[in-house]
Amino acid sequence: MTPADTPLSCVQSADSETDYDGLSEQQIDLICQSLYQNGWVVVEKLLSDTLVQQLRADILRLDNEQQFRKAGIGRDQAFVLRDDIRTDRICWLEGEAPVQARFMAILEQLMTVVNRRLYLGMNHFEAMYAIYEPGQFYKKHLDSFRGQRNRIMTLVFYLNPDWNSDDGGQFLLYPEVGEQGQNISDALQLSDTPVAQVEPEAGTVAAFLSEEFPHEVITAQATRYSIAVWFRIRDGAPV
Ligand SMILES: O=C(O)CCC(=O)C(=O)O
Ligand SMILES: [Fe+2]
Repeated sequence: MTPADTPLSCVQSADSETDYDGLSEQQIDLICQSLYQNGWVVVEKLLSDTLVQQLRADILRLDNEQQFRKAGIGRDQAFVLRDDIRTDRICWLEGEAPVQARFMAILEQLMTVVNRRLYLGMNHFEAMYAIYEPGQFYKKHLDSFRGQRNRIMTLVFYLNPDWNSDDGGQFLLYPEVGEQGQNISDALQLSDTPVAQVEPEAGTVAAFLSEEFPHEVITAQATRYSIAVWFRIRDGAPV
């Protein structure tokens, strides 16, 4: 897999049907093709306005109910708060609200097809709401370390209607690390020129191979809402 020859060459726009939640064959095709060729894809207007509005209402409700906690890095015992690396707050989706269940059905559909076409062996996903207040960021990082094969593909869905470029909070995707990804600090210092800069506009999704693409969220100047999803291989499952 090689990085895109031209920056943004795999940014796509796929008009979604307004009142049907599922993805069309055409939308799925273009996602699979770009992932296969480049390892990443950005699609605008993937989710319908209605679904985005309902997900946004759900994130606001959960925040109101104080269900969010400060994000850290690492899992379980290795979890640490690192204000120098990320400062957002997060809440995992459990699928308990009807809109979450509908969103998860789309993820299931996407995971199944991407798996079938790209032979990635993914069998499980986790999804997390994130809120970045003005001044908050997530520095350049990889979502999965090489060889661990726990997070295979990352998808980030944005929930911010009329996002302005002055609002900051852009998502930057850096070139694939390839073999150098064996060493994480080398990998993060590699190229400083992003292959994509994405406005976190409602309906847009960015997807990429978790082990391969360093990325970051630059400091937001307005409150920024998103959902990060990881397609995974469950521990112990055959690859
Ligand atoms: O919100 C984004 O644009 C990316 C978030 C991210 O990189 C993460 O949660 O790991
Ligand atoms: Fe990330």
